[in-house]
Amino acid sequence: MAWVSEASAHPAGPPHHPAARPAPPDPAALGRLTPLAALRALDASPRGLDEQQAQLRLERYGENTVPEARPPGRPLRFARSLRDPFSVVLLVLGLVSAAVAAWATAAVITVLVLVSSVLRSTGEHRAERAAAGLRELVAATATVRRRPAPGADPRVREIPVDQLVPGDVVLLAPGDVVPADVRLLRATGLTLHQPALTGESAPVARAAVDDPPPGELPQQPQLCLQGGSVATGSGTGVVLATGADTFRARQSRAVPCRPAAGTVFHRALGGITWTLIRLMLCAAVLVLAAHTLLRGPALDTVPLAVAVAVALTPEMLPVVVNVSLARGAVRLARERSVIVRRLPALHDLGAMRVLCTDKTGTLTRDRPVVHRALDPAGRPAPEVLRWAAVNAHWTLQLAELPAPDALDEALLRAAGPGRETGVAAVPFDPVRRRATAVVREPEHPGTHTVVVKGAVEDVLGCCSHLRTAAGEQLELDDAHRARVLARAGREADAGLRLLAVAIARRPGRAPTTAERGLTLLGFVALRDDLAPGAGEALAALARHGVAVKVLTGDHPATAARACRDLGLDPGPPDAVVTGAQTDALDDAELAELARSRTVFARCTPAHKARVVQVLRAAGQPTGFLGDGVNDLPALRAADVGICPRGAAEVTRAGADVVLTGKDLTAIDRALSCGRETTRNITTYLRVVLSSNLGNVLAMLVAGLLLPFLPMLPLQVLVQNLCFDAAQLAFAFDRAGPAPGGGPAAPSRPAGLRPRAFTSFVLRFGALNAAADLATFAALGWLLSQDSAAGLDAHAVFHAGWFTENLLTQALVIWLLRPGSARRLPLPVALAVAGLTAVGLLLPLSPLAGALGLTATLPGAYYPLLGGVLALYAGALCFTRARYRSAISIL
Ligand SMILES: Nc1ncnc2c1ncn2[C@@H]1O[C@H](COP(=O)(O)OP(=O)(O)OP(=O)(O)O)[C@@H](O)[C@H]1O
Repeated sequence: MAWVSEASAHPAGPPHHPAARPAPPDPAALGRLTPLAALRALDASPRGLDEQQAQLRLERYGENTVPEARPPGRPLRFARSLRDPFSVVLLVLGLVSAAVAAWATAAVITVLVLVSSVLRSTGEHRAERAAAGLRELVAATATVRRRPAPGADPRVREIPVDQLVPGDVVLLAPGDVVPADVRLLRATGLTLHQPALTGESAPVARAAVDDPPPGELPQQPQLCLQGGSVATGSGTGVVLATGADTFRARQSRAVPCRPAAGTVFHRALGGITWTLIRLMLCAAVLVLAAHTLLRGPALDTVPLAVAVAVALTPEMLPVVVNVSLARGAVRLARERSVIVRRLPALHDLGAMRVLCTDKTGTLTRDRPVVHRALDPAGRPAPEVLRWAAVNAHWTLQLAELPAPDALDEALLRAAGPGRETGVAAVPFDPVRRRATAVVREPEHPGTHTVVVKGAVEDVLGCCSHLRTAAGEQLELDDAHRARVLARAGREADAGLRLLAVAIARRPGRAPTTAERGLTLLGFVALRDDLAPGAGEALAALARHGVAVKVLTGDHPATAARACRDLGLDPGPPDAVVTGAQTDALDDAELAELARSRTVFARCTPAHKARVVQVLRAAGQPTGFLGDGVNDLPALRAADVGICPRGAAEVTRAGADVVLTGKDLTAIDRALSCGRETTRNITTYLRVVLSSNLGNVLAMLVAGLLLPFLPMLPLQVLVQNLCFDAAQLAFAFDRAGPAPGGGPAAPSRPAGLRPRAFTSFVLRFGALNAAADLATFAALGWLLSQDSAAGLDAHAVFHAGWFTENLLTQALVIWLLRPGSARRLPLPVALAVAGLTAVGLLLPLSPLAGALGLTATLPGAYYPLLGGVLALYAGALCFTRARYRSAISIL
């Protein structure tokens, strides 16, 4: 009985209504059937479904949407933001205040937590929507075989992945993400990466076996499960299950991705968060201890200690981080054709110190053109090209690859397939670095011919003889080998890509793909132009302090020549490191070598990933830029994985950043945007922390000198609320050109660095405390004058300090942000004006009484305050000028 049939595809209710959705096919049971039985059960055919059938099934089973974890709704997001370390600490402080009946303090803390959580969850929701929108721009497709009408011939075409239905026949090729759960009908040399399904990082072999062994579904060799990706080879299979019915959806496993806590961004943010939490708890204990020592234990110091701790908390940090990253990503997509698929990658991009890149398809166009064909002695030999084309044609046909790779395409353009008939093939893969076809030649009945083409060293390793131009067959001794390699080196020195071609005629009916005892025929040399903008992009990266390393599977001399042509110095010929050389080194030795060398050639995917890993482990934030399937492991190993437009689908799916523009210079612009975003976040942190630390220091000193609380807890918290609102402006800040016409974004890698922060915050915090203490002195002097008689000294002191605090905060926002202090962007100008207005007017407003402030400050206070502020502004400008470089790279 067919498990899927169009007769039953018209249930009584509306076809797409969930209640009418029939029981989905069970991939576990279907997958164990033979190919024929599976096709029959699915009412499908190897010729593919017709379009009408496919449409009915789409209505019946719904879209094949990738079952990623549904984004949480607003209430859940809100609840999660309460779990943020800052919110937890604030809530605990609120409880402490409530326990000592400091209700006003507890209420303000609750408002603070609620406001920051609402802002954070809304910001996250928007950021998630922006990121989802960006991901859709790089949506994936699948290659299917379908018939336009029931009797028509099948056609192979690309369809959006979400349109795939059970029974569809899909073609899989290197670089494809497996789009649904598929039962193989045929496969050639097929291996899959499926770490999310089995946890194994090495590719696993797949074949269209009739009688599968028992075992878990991900281990079954005849199944390609959704979420895997094709490493090598090709296959054709029938879709067993789509969307929510796939194995992965049933298991609710997430897509493989870098663990969030492991990225540069999360490490830095985590470090800063915990440093700050320690700092605020210490400050609270210090205030409590100082006041208890001076005045004996008193419950009313608890709210003050709590308020001090709250004041030190940058509770808007998650809000500023989310909004800055989301805005940066949207701007990059709109203005620069760069899609950021994982928002924190924007920070990691700005922090990147080393960019590893592959060569072919990234620095070069990967549109090779056959330049010439040579025999082993370097004489023209058109026959070599013909055999290379035979190999390309039959590997393509027999392995059922949906499209030839660029080298095969170039060979097929340059020479026709010939009169041979193919019988078996092993397609190219980047570890073996060769492709093999077995053909029958009409003029040699009773034999079959093995034709191998690939990287020179690898093909030579399979050869025992070479053929001269005169058709002579010579044994390949060491001297010949050395001469052949030297000839290949000379061709590669000219920047040409090389394929060696070898054949062997074997008697007997049964074909074998064994690559031994071959005869080397010669080489095909291909020219591959440099990618547009690649030279400029590399120069810009160097200017911005990013070291570039080229990791390629190609010949060392071809790679070195391409680098020279791009203006990147590869060093002397022996400075190019080969993958095989890296095998002999331990991680520390390789890290040392990787630091000083620029080009790594003849790298397998695993070699590329290892170089990236050791650089990261040595403390260098490392990016990887690559376009091919062989780049995927390195892309995943890097802090930030980048791919150019035209990259293989699986590479796009695994990349954090996709360059959709036509040239590579977009990477430099993305880098600048990443640095600018990081700078906004760090500006927020340093402004908040330096002024808050200054306030706390001043409060400690004043607490020791004054017989009353220098500022009431409620006043501290209200001030904090005003600061928070103003500091949100940093999420919307754009620095613009630096004074003197410098670049808007930092010219060196910019990251969140806890150490640099500490020194900055201490320096500017001390300045802020000095301004506060000068204000205390002024207030103390004014209150000691006769004219101040009758004034409420406490309220005057509190109001004077309240005003000064908000005004110094406005000054810090104005003067400590990077970029010109003369031209403020609107959000920053509004924040500065708002703080100034609240600082001057709140003590005069009806709210003043409720906050314990007074409207009647001595008239002489304002000129004195003006003097303090002028001195403070001067000191800020002076210190900022001295530490300009520290400011720009923080
Ligand atoms: N289709 C193919 N058939 C046979 N040999 C190939 C084929 N494609 C590439 N090769 C050989 O294998 C070598 C390595 O190829 P691989 O795809 O790993 O790297 P690449 O494309 O040269 O460089 P990059 O790593 O920069 O993308 C090539 O230099 C070439 O000699």
